[in-house]
Amino acid sequence: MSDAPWPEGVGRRLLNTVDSTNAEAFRLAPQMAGPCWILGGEQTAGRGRRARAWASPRGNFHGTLLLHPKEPAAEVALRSFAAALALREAFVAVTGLPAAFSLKWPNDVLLNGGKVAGILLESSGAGQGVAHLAIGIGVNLIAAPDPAQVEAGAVRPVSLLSETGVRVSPEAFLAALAPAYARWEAIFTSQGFAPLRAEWLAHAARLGEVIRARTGAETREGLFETIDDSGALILRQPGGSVAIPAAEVFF
Ligand SMILES: O=C(O)CCCC[C@@H]1SC[C@@H]2NC(=O)N[C@@H]21
Repeated sequence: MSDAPWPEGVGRRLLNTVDSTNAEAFRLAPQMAGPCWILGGEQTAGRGRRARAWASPRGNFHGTLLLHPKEPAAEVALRSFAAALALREAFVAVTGLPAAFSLKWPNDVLLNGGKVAGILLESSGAGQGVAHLAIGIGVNLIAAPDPAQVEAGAVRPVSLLSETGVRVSPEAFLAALAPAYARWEAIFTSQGFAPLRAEWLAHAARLGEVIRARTGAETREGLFETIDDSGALILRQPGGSVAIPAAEVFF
């Protein structure tokens, strides 16, 4: 378990039932001056990346960190790497199993190779600026969706409980996650993306292996070489290396 204290200046809202903690973050945003974690006991309309639904039963973790970032939009999005690193640290704190967790580009956390957590960044604001950022995090603490429900070829969903036997409440998980995120947020705002990139690469799944990246209708296969300083996936192909800013990755 984590014994790091709750981060100073960060609010916390616990809701029994909510449609989506990301949606709640945007409703709260106008009245919140500082960062705030919103935790939902269950979500009735949890949303995942690429407009997918996110199954959100009670006992799993559904939380959103609301931030008011100052950087341009492209830099703001790099916080998904801060969130992935914090998630990994929270998992290690509650299980003591560092080798079991890895990071899948762009922002999933894997446990024994299966997807145990996902991150959905959403923002509001006009033009170049981002007024509010919602870092939504879903963790399969006690239950994972039926593999039949996920797309063919996608990483199998797993739960923390089924893979490790460790049972953690959403509140206890947040107590580990919030300080870990605060530490990476401080590193990001003071030192930029470089330390996050280095740490992310140290835990990357399938680095140096052949992977497939699907962007819209096109799928490219190549060697997962690295990520660049904008967080893009660098894929080595016979014709040279290509930078892929956004894609769905398949192993
Ligand atoms: O598709 C993914 O991998 C990202 C899933 C993100 C789910 C979380 S649960 C908390 C927050 N609220 C939502 O509606 N979605 C995110």
